[in-house]
Amino acid sequence: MFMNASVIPSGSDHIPDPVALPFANAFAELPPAFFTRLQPTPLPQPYLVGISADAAALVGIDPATAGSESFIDVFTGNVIAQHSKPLAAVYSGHQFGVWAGQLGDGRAILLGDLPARDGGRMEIQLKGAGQTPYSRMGDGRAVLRSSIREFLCSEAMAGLGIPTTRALCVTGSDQQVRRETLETTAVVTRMSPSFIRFGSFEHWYYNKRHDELKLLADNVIANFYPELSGAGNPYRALLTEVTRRTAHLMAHWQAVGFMHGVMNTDNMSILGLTLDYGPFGFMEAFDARHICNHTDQQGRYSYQMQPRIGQWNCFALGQALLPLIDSVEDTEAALGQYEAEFAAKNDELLHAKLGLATRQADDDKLFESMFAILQAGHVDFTLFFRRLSDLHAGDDGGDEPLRDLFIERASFDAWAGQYRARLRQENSVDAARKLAMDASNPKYVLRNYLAQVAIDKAQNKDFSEVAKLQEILRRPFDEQPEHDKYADLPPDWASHLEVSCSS
Ligand SMILES: Nc1ncnc2c1ncn2[C@@H]1O[C@H](COP(=O)(O)OP(=O)(O)OP(=O)(O)O)[C@@H](O)[C@H]1O
Ligand SMILES: [Mg+2]
Repeated sequence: MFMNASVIPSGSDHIPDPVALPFANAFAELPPAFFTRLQPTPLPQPYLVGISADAAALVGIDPATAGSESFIDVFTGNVIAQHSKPLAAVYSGHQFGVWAGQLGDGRAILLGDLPARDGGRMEIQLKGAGQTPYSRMGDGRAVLRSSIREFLCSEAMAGLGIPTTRALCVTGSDQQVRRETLETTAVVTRMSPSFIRFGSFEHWYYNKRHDELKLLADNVIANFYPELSGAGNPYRALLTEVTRRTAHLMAHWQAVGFMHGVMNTDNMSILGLTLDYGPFGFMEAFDARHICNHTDQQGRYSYQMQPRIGQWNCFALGQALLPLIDSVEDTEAALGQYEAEFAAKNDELLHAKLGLATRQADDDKLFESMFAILQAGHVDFTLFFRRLSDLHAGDDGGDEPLRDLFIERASFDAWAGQYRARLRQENSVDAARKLAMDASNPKYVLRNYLAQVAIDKAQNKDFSEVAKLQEILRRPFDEQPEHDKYADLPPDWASHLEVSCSS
């Protein structure tokens, strides 16, 4: 099934054989204490499960080379590219609110970074590429199930316009590992300008190694926030910017009903990207207390908690940066803007979701009463917002499919009345407002059951559903009428699906 390792003509648009890719490694400019150089453990007889042409384009890789033996070898870690010197990084973190001590890349291996289309660089990291000194009790592997979920959701989030790490491809193997049951293994080839986490900073802070802490902060500022290097206190500026990005990321998650599931500080990106797709989920029947991670019995990472936990995590980062910022007041000031930044972004996104271009005094009340009827009726989050754009402002037309989502019609009618009255203050034309709203409210999200169907097929070596979902989810705001059923309510069997940390 493999094509010959194809050599695409070199030039600005094409990169030759993956073995010759111009890997460098900005992270490895840090001293050896930050990482361990090592080789990935080869994945036995790997096969390509999925590839993202969009992600490939970010680093100028021609997806036509994707089926080649050379591509699979390099991007599963079975062959080390000429210029790549792989490594695993150390980090620590707070897990479920408790200091967990040293963690680190226990199954992720960084191949290096490549020049990116946007003029920056993209790190290429293999998740599930074998044991490292940071594996603790783990086997260093990832299973096909969780790897497909990470692959699909990374690319789906990019389609939604939400900051995220990317996934170039996922490769599988018949090799088995034990989780709750025996499962086959896989590697997700991830891409991000950096995989540095809040926990990377906490690591040096809690080990009282402030020299290393400073080196890490300087590396991050130089490589990813060069505009902050001239600030009076660049570390305070860094905390300010990361806090702002994190607050905005939380608002984006809330706006599409995305639940991360494991918001430990070791899963918080220093670039404000969504990082580590484990037991995530998209809100279906609305319940603000919904917990997507079956392992999270206390609901620390429930939907309604995410903005507060994002803030808690920024405080953990602030604590770690305190020796560099060298002022409690400055640290508090940097962190202090979290709530206002979250509120402003949340407000902006909610207005867009409801097709409101202006701000009115009672808008918060309208949002509150909307979430109250969604909660009371456990209404499907994605369908509600998508259908909302059909409502006419002037009469009671266009609300049938939307109204059908509610068992309690009277409460919907009461709210729809308020919403229509509010729309009439806008002077917007129904058709134009619908277009704008449909660009904010996705028709398609990665519902758990959709991922599960693709996984079940892939476990039988049929990867067509992975490709199909990926194709639909890269354009989640487009109607795509031929795929209407992918926007439907989940089937009854899906109510039994549970997603845990096991991956
Ligand atoms: N199968 C495994 N083998 C070795 N280490 C593991 C394994 N699963 C998880 N770990 C390690 O446990 C810690 C917490 O795991 P967590 O699930 O947050 O991360 P992850 O999903 O492995 O990776 P990432 O955060 O890079 O996406 C990390 O140090 C991780 O490397
Ligand atoms: Mg993690």
